[in-house]
Amino acid sequence: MTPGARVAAAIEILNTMSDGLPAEQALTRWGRGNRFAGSKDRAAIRDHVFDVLRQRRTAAHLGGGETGRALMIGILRAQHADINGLLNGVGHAPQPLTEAEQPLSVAAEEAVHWNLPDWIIPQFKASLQDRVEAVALALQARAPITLRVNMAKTTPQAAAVALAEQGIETRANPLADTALTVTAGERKIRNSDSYLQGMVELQDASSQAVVAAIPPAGRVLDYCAGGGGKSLALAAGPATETAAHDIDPRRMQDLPTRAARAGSSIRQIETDNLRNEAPFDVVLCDAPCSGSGAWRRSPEGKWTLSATRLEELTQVQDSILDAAIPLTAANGCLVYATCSILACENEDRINAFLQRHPDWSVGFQKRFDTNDDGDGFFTAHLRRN
Ligand SMILES: C[S@@+](CC[C@H](N)C(=O)[O-])C[C@H]1O[C@@H](n2cnc3c(N)ncnc32)[C@H](O)[C@@H]1O
Repeated sequence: MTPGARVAAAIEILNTMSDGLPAEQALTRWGRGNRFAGSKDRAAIRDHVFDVLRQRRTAAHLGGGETGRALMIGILRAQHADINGLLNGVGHAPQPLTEAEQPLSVAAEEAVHWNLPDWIIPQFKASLQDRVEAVALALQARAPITLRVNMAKTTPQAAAVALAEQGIETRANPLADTALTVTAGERKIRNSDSYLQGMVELQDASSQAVVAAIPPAGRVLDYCAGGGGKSLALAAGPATETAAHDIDPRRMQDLPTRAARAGSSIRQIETDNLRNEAPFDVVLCDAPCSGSGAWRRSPEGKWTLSATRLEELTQVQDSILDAAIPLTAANGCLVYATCSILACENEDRINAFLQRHPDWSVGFQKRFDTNDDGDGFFTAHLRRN
């Protein structure tokens, strides 16, 4: 038998085993039906079958299936064998590989390993450079649960002790002084006294760091407040007076309850009243974005985002920044933030803003990669020259 014919025989035997027939019986049955095969042929065929059985998961993965043919292709791939020489369709050899059976390209292997859609990989590489693998893998893990200590009511040390007494273990988080990462007891948080009495709020550490980077200010507007996570952090941190706005006010419906729990006063402003209330010392624009820095929390976003939607988002981001200009005091600070790790939503937006408005310049600017401590984020502080 040719080497290819031996592979064909192994495929046939593996197929007969798919109904649960033990290997020895399958080999014997094949031998009885193919008496022309010599002892060397039988030994080689047996080796193929047992090689597959020893590494079945690898073979199925590399061969793309559980059929005898897929398993043999997979094991030959694992062994770096000459697959095209063995599966050449000559004589009794198996037919050559189909298009679908061709190995994944290096780029496709990368996309599988990183669990990212093909189209976004160039943007990930350009935005993250040598950190792309670490971030892509971090986006596949569960997100940490992080608390923000309400400095208006307690200290991180006191909060950690109180939480531990309620069965919630935490560790300090290097991204923000206010951040405690929960290491055990996360299910107890929402019913704990610490939470119900407003000592702690749930908030990602990078979000906290974005707010902590804002210098102490008087009147602050959270222009894209959403659920108000950053409004609450502003009120407990750099702001002396906090106002919240969202183009969709329903998103802020829980904010009064959350603010009451925190003991904070946050005024909501409707879009039509913004100009009357301006100027603000700080206008925070936590803009709608791809959410790519937090895809481990909402993993669907990774698969539903399209290049067209991403382009639309960048236009919304530009228009939000432009709309914030007249709301920002002459010597005030316009703070841009996204939970995206893509340069097109971050540095590129800041550069485009500076081109449209040469009388402004950027000061503090920071990127946060998605990691064990926090979500991917970006922030930049803009001021008039
Ligand atoms: C990233 S979310 C804000 C998250 C929030 N800051 C937090 O920390 O929980 C972006 C918000 O921007 C709002 N938004 C979208 N377009 C807007 C616009 N043109 N003006 C103001 N808010 C807008 C959305 O309704 C959404 O709630």
